[in-house]
Order: sequence, then C-alpha cells, then structure tokens
Amino acid sequence: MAEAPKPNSASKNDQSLTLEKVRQALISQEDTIVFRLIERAAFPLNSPTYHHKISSSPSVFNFIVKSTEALQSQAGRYEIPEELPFFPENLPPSLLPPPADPPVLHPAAASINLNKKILDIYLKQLLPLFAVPGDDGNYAATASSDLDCLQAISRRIHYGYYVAEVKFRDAPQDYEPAIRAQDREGLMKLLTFTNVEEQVKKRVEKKAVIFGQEVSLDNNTNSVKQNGTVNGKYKVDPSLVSRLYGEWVMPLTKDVQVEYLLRRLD
Ligand SMILES: O=C(O)C(=O)C[C@]1(C(=O)O)C=C[C@@H](O)C=C1
Repeated sequence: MAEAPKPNSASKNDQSLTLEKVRQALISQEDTIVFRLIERAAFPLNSPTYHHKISSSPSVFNFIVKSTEALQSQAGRYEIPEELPFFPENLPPSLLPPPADPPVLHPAAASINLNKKILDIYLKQLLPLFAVPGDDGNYAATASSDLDCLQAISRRIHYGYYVAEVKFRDAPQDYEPAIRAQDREGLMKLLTFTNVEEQVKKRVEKKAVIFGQEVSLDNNTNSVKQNGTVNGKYKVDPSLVSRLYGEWVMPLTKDVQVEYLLRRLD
C-alpha cells in the first residue's frame, strides 16, 4: 500500500527525493516554527529560567533540555539524521531497533552539527527580541517552550542535508568541480536562489500575521490589507520572523549545505 505523504519530511523514500518535495517540507516546517515562536512569546523573558540552579544542573533550561533529550533519545529521536541533540554528551542510546530504510544521505551528514551555534544565537540574540521583559515564574514551561522552538529551528536548518543531496543528484556535473576544488564560495553561489529566499521571507512574515492574530468576535480583528501591509497587533512581530529567516535560518541552512557538499565525494 502506498505510504501517505509526509509534508513535513521528504526524507523517508529515497526515490521520491526531489527539490520540489524538499522545498515543500521546508514550507511545512515554517508553520511549526511560527507557531512555536508564538507559544514562546506568550511568556515573558523569564530570565531566572537560564540561571537558577536546579539539582546538579546550572539552570532550569539546562535541566529540562538535558532530561527531555535523554528521554527522546531512548525513544529514537536522534536516529533521524536531521534531529540533533543540543547536549549530545552522555545521551542514553535508542531503545528502538535501527531504522530499516536505506540511508538517503551521504554518511558525511553525521559530522555536521550546528546546534552549538544555533543555541548560542537563540539565547543571546533571538530570545531578547521575541520575549518581552518580565518574570511570571513559569520557568519549566518556558524552558520546555524554548526547547520546542530550538528543535524546530535546528531541524529546519539541518534539513539542508537533503536540500544539498537533491541538488547534487540533480546536477553532479555542476557541483563536482567545486567539491573537488573544495571551493566554498563556488558552492555557496551554486546553491543560492535569491528569488526563493525573498519568497521565504515574505511567506513567513505572512504566516506570522495570519497565525498570530488575536481572534475576537467583534469585527475589529487584525487584517492583511490588499497591498500586503498589515494592520494591528500580533502575538509575534511578523517582521522579526522574516528577519529570523533572513539573518539566521537561511544562512545557516546554506552553511549546512556547503559543509555537506564539501564532503559529498569522500
Ligand atoms: O530552496 C532552496 O534551494 C534552498 O537551498 C533552501 C533555501 C532556504 O534556506 O530556504 C536556502 C538557499 C536558497 O538560496 C534558497 C532557499
């Protein structure tokens, strides 16, 4: 029986890997990222989350993330190539049998992990932009919401493995010379589509407008005007979501692609 399509992931079936499907998966992941940012923005910054010691951990954030990752590792989360832990040290192994499907990616993917950088950017640059100052005491829920955001963003960025793989398979003659020359700049140029990036930024901004509206029963709810400008107050600032993609998510996805391609012929 044919498998139902999985729009959030194009990785399951080797034969079905096309650039269109991979891009479709990235579009679907945008929804997850925007919703999770909206959830996080419902809490204030709650800065004690990041420095209140708990048990042997330096913070509630650290405690929640490490404990959740240990549990999810046992349930097989990190057997999926694009799912990467933020604290990989001493994780318990998966209790599930290894995946039966043949691997889609070159083994080099396993050596590319930008999570340290993603975590640093998230905590130092993103959070202060998305979360309003304040402290409501909900530290565990805040940390858990942070992990939801981080996992969705990290997964999207490491999905660059599949984008790179499909681009390589579609045009090995274009990519091989740059790979052999280990030409990062050349590879970056080959895999960049400025028009697609502009569409992504516009679409995520629009999603933040649509998903982040206050819904009320009167007629004065926020609206997208016909000229594309927006009206009203949103749960997460739509221009920030566009900026998140333009300054961090897409550049890091491209870094993953370059790193993967550099090793693709090993
Ligand atoms: O769609 C692609 O071709 C991608 O490589 C993905 C992506 C992105 O991160 O959204 C990255 C680089 C391209 O310039 C356009 C978009």
